[in-house]
Amino acid sequence: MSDSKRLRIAVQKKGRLSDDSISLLKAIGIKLQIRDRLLIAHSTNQPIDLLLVRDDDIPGLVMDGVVDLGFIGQNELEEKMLERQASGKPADYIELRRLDYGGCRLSLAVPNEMDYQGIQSLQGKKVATTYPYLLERFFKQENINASTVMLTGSVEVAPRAGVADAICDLVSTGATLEANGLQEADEIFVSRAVLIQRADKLSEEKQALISKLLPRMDGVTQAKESKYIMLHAPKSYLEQVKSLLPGSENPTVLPLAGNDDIVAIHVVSPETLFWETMEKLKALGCSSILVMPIEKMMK
Ligand SMILES: Nc1ncnc2c1ncn2[C@@H]1O[C@H](COP(=O)(O)OP(=O)(O)OP(=O)(O)O)[C@@H](O)[C@H]1O
Ligand SMILES: O=P(O)(O)OC[C@H]1O[C@H](OP(=O)(O)OP(=O)(O)O)[C@H](O)[C@@H]1O
Ligand SMILES: [Mg+2]
Repeated sequence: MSDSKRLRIAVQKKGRLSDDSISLLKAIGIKLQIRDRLLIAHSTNQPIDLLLVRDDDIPGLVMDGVVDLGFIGQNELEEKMLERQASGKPADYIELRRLDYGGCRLSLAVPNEMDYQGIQSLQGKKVATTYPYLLERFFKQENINASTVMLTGSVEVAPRAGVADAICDLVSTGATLEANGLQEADEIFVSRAVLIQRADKLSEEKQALISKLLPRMDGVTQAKESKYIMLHAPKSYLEQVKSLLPGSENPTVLPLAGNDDIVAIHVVSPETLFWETMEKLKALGCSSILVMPIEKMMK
């Protein structure tokens, strides 16, 4: 990391955010060769270096200006911000983009056999968590006098092990809670992955590179959410067909060789076409309905 002219981006080395973050960087045209045991990966076609670290370290690296950008879950970011504010360390950053992955929630959960009657049931109880600052902020807002037990892993087993009465941990499908005989009691923070930038001014070159990469990132996200739809439709039902297709105010309508009654319709839809809509189109006499993914998009 000797060349400070290169943009430094921190990414989780191994975990829930790694693959999506690295795929996004590759999708916006950054060529990377990531080798398993190395902490640093240099891009071969852009002045960019990746720092592959534990996600816990990413907020601090950005807030201390060690890296320029970081991909991080809002849960971890907010927790570290509160922790750093409490100890008087710099805690500023700029949020550049909210991303479409890493969606989860930080929730309180209690053993199935506990008679949970709302948050008051936790009065005077012990709660195990990896996020003590977020949890304590929540308890303060709710006027709950409970103690937090900090655990960096295996939080779900704390009640069974007699370490705590309840837990506060990340939930997505709820399968982990279920497997541990716990029920979700209250949601305290909703999170997804974000891209953040250090708060102090960057060089013009670095800022220009970021300004070039962000629209590409938006293009990738939009393309992921959009579909290219093609179908054959009876000319007489054109209006009804258009009203069924999401985002098709101005579709491309093309004649079909040798058939005056049918046209081909092409449309970029901001959402996928559901089976129900395809069945309605079919019922109107449409055929050859194709729904295709879009790789890149620039409006
Ligand atoms: N079940 C989930 N579904 C979706 N996103 C999740 C889920 N669990 C966690 N996340 C998000 O991914 C982030 C990283 O989760 P992961 O479990 O990989 O972290 P970790 O065990 O702390 O990894 P590290 O070794 O880097 O510290 C979380 O902080 C959260 O933002
Ligand atoms: O509600 P669920 O879909 O079950 O997801 C929740 C689990 O996912 C995360 O852990 P992960 O699986 O990433 O493993 P880790 O505990 O080793 O970080 C999180 O810490 C929960 O334990
Ligand atoms: Mg971590």
